Amino acid sequence: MTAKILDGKATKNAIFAELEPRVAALAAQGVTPGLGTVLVGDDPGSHSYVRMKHADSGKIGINSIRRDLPSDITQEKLEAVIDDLNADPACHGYIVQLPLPKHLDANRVLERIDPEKDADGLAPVSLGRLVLGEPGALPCTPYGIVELLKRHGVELNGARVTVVGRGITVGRTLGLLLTRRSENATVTLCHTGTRDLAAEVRRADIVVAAAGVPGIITPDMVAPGAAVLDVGVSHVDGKLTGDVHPDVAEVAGWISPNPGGVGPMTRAMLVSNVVEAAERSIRGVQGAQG
Ligand SMILES: Nc1nc2c(c(=O)[nH]1)N[C@@H](CN(C=O)c1ccc(C(=O)N[C@@H](CCC(=O)O)C(=O)O)cc1)CN2
Repeated sequence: MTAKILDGKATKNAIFAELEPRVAALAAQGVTPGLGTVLVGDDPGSHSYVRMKHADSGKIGINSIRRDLPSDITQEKLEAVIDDLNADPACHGYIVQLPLPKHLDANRVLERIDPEKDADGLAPVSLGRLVLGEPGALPCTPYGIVELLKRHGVELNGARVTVVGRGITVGRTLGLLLTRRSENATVTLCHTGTRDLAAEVRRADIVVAAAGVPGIITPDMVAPGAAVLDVGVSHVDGKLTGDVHPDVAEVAGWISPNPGGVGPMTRAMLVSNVVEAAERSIRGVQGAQG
């Protein structure tokens, strides 16, 4: 068996084609959505992700607002930048690129983001809304994974999903999305304390690998026909290397390439969150006008 491809690039393009008329409708009402990014330091990976986010946004007519800050910035100065973006009417949604340098308290920064402008869905209020089942911005990578699976016809209702990795940007929040009634999957969240990872992966219809350990998911661990998504980002000999061993493609039913799978979907859902925030801002003004 050779797995079918969960094509993140093509799916991102399809999502952009759906967003374009919504951006045009906003323009007709005098609103250009604005995406803000806060980037601290000079990590090449973070710089590249932020560059791609703005390039994507520009393609569908979203304005870019960049705040690139030195790695030795103080917590107070960083929080002042957050306050500025909260107050800037041209910025409809923004993100703080993670990770932040160690001397900064990321949770305090995320807490300060106006929840109505939280384009990443990672601020505590957004996470609380997700837990409570209330509407709000969804975290981009889990949101992208769910869209990628649904748009390729992979059944989530009743599926057994094993997620490897409990970080907030992927694993933990993906568990919250997939166990909503609308997705209705059964999720096992694995981490470094998991006793028998192979057994947990083997019983899954869908495997999401977000451990950051190159090749940790090997073909013998995967049930024939399972969908396998690779979210791992490591660099081995200067080459991007995922968590899924290449031979898994011989066993799986579906596989997401890496690059070209979940990464582009993360960017697509960020743009989608910004368009939603801009639409909400108009409804807010219209509501206030009666
Ligand atoms: N504030 C946030 N920080 C981080 C998040 C996040 O969702 N919000 N997630 C990751 C990184 N990330 C988003 O910022 C991200 C990762 C990968 C890609 C991507 O498109 N990757 C390409 C490959 C790029 C390459 O060749 O290096 C792909 O997979 O095809 C986009 C965004 C951590 N930080």
